[in-house]
Amino acid sequence: MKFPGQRKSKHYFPVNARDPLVAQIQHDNPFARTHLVGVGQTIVDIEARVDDDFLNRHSLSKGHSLVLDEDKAEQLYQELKEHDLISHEYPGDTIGNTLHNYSVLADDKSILLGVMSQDLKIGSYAYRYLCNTSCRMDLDYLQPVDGPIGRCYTLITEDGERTFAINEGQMNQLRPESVPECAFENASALVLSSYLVRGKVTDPMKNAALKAIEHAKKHDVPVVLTLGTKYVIEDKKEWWIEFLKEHVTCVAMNEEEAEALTGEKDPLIAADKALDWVDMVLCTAGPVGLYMAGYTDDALKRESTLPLLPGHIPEFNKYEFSRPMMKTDCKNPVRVYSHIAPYLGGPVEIKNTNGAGDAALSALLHDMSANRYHKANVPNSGKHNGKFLSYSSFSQICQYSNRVSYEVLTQHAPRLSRGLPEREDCLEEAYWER
Ligand SMILES: Nc1ncnc2c1ncn2[C@@H]1O[C@H](COP(=O)(O)OP(=O)(O)OP(=O)(O)O)[C@@H](O)[C@H]1O
Ligand SMILES: O=c1[nH]cnc2c1ncn2[C@@H]1O[C@H](CO)[C@@H](O)[C@H]1O
Repeated sequence: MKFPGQRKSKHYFPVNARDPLVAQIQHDNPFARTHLVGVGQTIVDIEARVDDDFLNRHSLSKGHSLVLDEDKAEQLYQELKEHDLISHEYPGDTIGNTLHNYSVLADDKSILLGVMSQDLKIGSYAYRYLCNTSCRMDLDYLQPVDGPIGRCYTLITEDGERTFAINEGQMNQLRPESVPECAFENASALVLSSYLVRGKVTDPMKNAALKAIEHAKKHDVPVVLTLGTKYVIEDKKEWWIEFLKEHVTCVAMNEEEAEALTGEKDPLIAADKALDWVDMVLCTAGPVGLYMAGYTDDALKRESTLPLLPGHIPEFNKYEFSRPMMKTDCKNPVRVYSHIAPYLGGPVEIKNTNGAGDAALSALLHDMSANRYHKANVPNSGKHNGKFLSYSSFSQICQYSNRVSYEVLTQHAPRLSRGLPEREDCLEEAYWER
């Protein structure tokens, strides 16, 4: 496990073989390991630049992710091919992207639960998916299926907006019995997306996701949910609120999804409202940067030394140097919020915003894993004087998440093609310099 803040000494991960005391512990007890587990829909993103007319002709609503009937999907594909509009093909799926990025950042294991074509032809979409996925991602538990994986036509219009049209193939055929309990032992988190429950009633995927939640709860693994697009939420807002209350520790969303869920346009107020249902919130807001919200115990809260920010909650970032805890683990829970503007003000040239939100979430998950890893290996450390959800503070996680999103914005693919520079300047120092 690489530590999230390893790039400079202040947050250098203290589980280090060079320290003789740690080396001795390591000799007696080999390091306990952890990993991230996710339930995904194996999909390849097929990216094309189209005009509004194209979207209208195929009855697609802009910004939405829509599942098409097989014949309609085929028609759309033929038109893209005929006019030579396809520019890139990448492995996709919001969960696949998150697990891949996690494995690249942490240089450590993630487990993908999903489907894979059993008769794999070289050059097929399934083949492309496997070839371009981190070798740290454990694909051994994938359920073989007879047929293709999903394809996600990622249609980019001139205004930069992206619309997803899905040919689902076999992506929703994961069965609950293909979700093994052993994948959850020592896992640092289970990550799911709201897309998993929008298949046909006969699809087994929803029950597979519920099975994963059942295993996660049994093994005390936090459940993290990322909210697809706003349309998936709008359709059944009350259902999602109950789902969050019952199952979810941390919700990740962008400001549109946050509004669909809470009715609040302001991401800070929306994040605050979501804290009525979950313990921790990551809310990305495009060019405005991102927000985090959560709980910490009153006795463990830490004041920020950064400028206090105005907002609908005045000086909302006052305790952003605190570390997140589950509400039930706090004697006197206090709500904590943090915000960060885009790293370096955003890239000079944005190549593609697709996957920027997934990237932010993978950084948060990396920090949560680092905490579990550290706690398992150095349980008496002062870092664990409370039952924290992450290794770093709200403020530090915001910076890290934004830094990782920035990396995705500067490249074409939705997944990180490489890790962050090893010897990067301290984020706090580098943040506003270009
Ligand atoms: N136009 C932009 N300028 C600067 N930074 C941006 C811009 N768009 C996105 N970002 C950065 O990327 C992060 C995530 O972006 P965004 O809110 O667009 O995610 P998203 O809509 O969930 O993306 P996706 O669903 O494609 O993964 C933001 O918090 C911000 O740091
Ligand atoms: O229905 C879906 N299920 C799973 N992933 C999806 C779906 N629609 C779009 N994306 C994925 O979202 C990523 C960007 O966040 C894209 O890479 C795309 O593959």
